[in-house]
Amino acid sequence: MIFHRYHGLGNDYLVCHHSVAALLSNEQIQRLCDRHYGIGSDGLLIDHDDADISSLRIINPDGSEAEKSGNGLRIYARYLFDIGRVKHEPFLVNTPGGQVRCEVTEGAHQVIVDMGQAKFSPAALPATVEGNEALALPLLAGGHNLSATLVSMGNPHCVIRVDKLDLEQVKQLGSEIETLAIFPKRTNVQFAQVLDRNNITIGIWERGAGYTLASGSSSCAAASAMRKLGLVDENVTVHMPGGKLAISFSGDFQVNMRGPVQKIATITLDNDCFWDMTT
Ligand SMILES: N[C@H](CCC[C@H](N)C(=O)O)C(=O)O
Repeated sequence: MIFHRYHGLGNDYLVCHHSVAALLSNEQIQRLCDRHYGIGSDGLLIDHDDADISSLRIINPDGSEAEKSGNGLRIYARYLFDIGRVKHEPFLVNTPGGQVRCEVTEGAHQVIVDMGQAKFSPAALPATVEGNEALALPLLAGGHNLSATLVSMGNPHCVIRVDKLDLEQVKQLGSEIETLAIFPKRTNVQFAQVLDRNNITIGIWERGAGYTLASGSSSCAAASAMRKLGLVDENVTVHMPGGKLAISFSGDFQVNMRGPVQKIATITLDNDCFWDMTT
């Protein structure tokens, strides 16, 4: 079985064709993502190329399925370019969280994705919170009183604004916030510090993946939350431990994301990887 390994700012994914994924149980996909017993990855991207418009499925390392992934979409766009299915023209990709428009720019190391509209209705995440918006939702986690802005990019996000980003706090509180009862499908979590009207820095705890070095949908969600709060302009650079993404807004919170993708390797998996597994 062939897997293609890419990363976007250190948020790494394995990519495979759906005919390969069909041979794997959910437990075997989790094993693939394990950094000691498998290849290691922040998730598996499954290429469904049967229709005119390519479709992408995103499986988190815990086996859960995500509606959308920003770095995953940039990686998938570059994968489609590498296998010759697209060139430099813009093209559409279907995801469970909606259809997006991708473009692999010259040199293939920068990919642009129109990530769709940021939605602030708690029901869109979903979150069991009253009202049409939750822009300063009081949350208690780890004994800390936090203020959250809920955003859907197709996948759910809980953005916590902080005066000073502390990545240790992200790692300590992320899991508790991810699994709060108000998030029936759990949530991605970002702690965001506004640096100025065109720059923010975030720490990320991903649903189903934990602490990651970068996240495209998290960048879109955090920038959208800060814009909704009136704290940033229409062009925002989102700084993360793994690097930075360029986010821009148009219309009613239509979000565009531009950032790098690198190919790491093409890997032939040995079936012995699953030898000790019962499934
Ligand atoms: N763990 C996320 C999916 C991947 C998000 C992140 N890797 C990105 O680049 O957007 C979720 O369950 O919604």
